Amino acid sequence: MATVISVEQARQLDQKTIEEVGIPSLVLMERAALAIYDNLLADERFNLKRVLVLVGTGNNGGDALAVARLLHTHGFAVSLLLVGKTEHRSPQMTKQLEICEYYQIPEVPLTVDFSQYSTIVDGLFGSGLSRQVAGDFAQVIQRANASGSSIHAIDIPSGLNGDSGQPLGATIQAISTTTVAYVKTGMVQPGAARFTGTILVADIGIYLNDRYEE
Ligand SMILES: NC(=O)C1=CN([C@@H]2O[C@H](COP(=O)(O)OP(=O)(O)OC[C@H]3O[C@@H](n4cnc5c(N)ncnc54)[C@H](O)[C@@H]3O)[C@@H](O)[C@H]2O)[C@@H](O)CC1
Ligand SMILES: [K+]
Repeated sequence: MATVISVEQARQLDQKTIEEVGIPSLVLMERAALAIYDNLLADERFNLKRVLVLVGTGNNGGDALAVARLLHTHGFAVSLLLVGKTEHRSPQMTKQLEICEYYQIPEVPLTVDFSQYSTIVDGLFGSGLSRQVAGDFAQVIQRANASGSSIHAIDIPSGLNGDSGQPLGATIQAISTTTVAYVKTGMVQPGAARFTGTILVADIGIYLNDRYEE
């Protein structure tokens, strides 16, 4: 059985890998994005004709922007929907957004018609979800779920409590989730599969015991 960790362990492992081991945050993000990109291409349930990428303010949003850039540079039609306040953006998310701006990846407003997209990539929240989902975030999640598009979640479906497996308000219903490093406890609780869909684990160089183990 796959190793399962708590959200706090995930945060600590990210921090340890960056600060003690010394792998830069943007390198981890690039590895996560490459794994997500490969998973999207490998699953025929995802039609990548028109892709909408939902981008939050944290590093989950940074992963999403890196995925958007990989799709764009490989010829797929990608649009970005940025949700949340500019002043909340993390440094890595800001850097990834600058790269997307270099490539002129289009941004769309909150009012966009979601049903025109064949695939939606969810990068609103991952292990940083800290409270009930409300406002624009809740509205975007509800509209994504209702769009009929196939949704792929990054790390944890946005809105799902990664420890309890309970929705914290509006929660993304993905057909698959690429989770970073290890599966989070909540994702394998009864009822969580409705939100996670198929779970794929991305090895990005973050290890519990300083070694890769299944
Ligand atoms: N470089 C790194 O540190 C790595 C980060 N990773 C990714 O980064 C994620 C964690 O990133 P973060 O710690 O930045 O956290 P998140 O990106 O999950 O979210 C944090 C942001 O969301 C806000 N927020 C939390 N709950 C909210 C709510 N209910 N309503 C509105 N805003 C809310 C916070 O204030 C913060 O701005 C992981 O899930 C993973 O996807 C991975 O790429 C691994 C490496
Ligand atoms: K997510």
